Amino acid sequence: MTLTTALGLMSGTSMDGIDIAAMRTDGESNVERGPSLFVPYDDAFRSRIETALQTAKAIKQRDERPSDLAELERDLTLRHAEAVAAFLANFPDWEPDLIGFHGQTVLHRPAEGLTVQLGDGALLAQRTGTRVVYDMRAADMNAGGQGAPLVPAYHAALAKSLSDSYRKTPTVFVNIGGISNVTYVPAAGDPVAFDSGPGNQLIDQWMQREGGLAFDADGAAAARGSVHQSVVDTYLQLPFFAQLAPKSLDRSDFDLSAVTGLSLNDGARTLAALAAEAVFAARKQMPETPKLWILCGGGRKNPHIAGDLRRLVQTIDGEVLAAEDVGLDGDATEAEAWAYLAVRSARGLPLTWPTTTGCRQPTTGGVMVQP
Ligand SMILES: Nc1ncnc2c1ncn2[C@@H]1O[C@H](COP(=O)(O)OP(=O)(O)OP(=O)(O)O)[C@@H](O)[C@H]1O
Ligand SMILES: CC(=O)N[C@H]1[C@@H]2OC[C@@H](O2)[C@@H](O)[C@@H]1O[C@H](C)C(=O)O
Repeated sequence: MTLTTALGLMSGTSMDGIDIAAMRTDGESNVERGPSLFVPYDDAFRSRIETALQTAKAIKQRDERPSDLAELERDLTLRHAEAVAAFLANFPDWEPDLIGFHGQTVLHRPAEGLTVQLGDGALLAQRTGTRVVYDMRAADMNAGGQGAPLVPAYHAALAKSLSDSYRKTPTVFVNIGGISNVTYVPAAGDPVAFDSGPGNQLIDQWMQREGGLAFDADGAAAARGSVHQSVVDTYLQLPFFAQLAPKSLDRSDFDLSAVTGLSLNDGARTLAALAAEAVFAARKQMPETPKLWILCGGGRKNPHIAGDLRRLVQTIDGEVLAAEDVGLDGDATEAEAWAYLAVRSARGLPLTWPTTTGCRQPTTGGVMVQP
């Protein structure tokens, strides 16, 4: 099977910018990871996306673009085209055959079968001169799935590619982004996956509101604070945590009400503890207790989230490693996943399974547009 060179573009729930990663893959077990690049959004653009999250609440049909959402979608797509150009200026050997384009989720209501990502695939194809696969969540929802998470297909391929010393089963991949999701990879059979709770999103909102900072860099504020366990427990008692998988989250599903009133530092520390406990709680919905937990996503760089999770996992004789410890790039995993999924989509392979999103049968997805 010949390998396809693909770029993956991810603008995640943290709304901090565009992650780009390259790979050559057959969309199955053959994965050659390439370079990656992060292109941050400026504050003004980020706040346009934040406003869009409110505007998008009025959407009833996924192609509606009320108010200035159409303009934002165009600008966001053009920023992605510029990011691809910047990437290829840096890495000219990675001219792609195909681009996997996530876009920006502005609304996700799986109970209503509604998920909306801003991103104009045709415009991106035209600007980059490359085939684009986008809108990868809709087909899963049409097949009765949550429309998220989609990264598990790639996590499963990565788990199988680990060197022997790290190949432990079961392994769980943990993505600590704005929202966290987990992928349990058994020795044989389909991955089991679901969104596990708030990751950095509440910490970021807290730091912005209480400290005027974008996020708690290296957990500096949390280092001066202490955990208010009663607040953590208040969050963990929310119905989401008792709900059985498959399940997925929208950014608006959690808010700061339970932490309001704490000092800046105590709030940052408490929300880091929550991020770790939410991931740890996910083990209750896995077929067996995982042996190895591999951390991806920006939250692995918050030493309190990683440290708390490590302590919790030790109590069940498991091991926590960062993606880098096993030879992966934890900042690029989601963008890599979108490259991998685009190739699977082009080949008509499933992106999701009943065990990852609750779709009725293994389901492919994505819309391909030619330049
Ligand atoms: N050095 C750091 N210290 C602490 N936190 C960090 C650090 N670097 C990144 N983060 C956190 O990681 C976040 C970005 O993570 P990531 O890029 O994985 O999210 P995302 O892909 O947007 O989210 P999602 O996976 O939910 O779509 C930042 O908003 C910040 O909270
Ligand atoms: C609807 C949506 O965009 N969901 C994101 C979000 O961010 C993390 C988590 O919630 C996950 O379900 C998903 O993203 C990853 C990339 C996924 O689909 O696997």
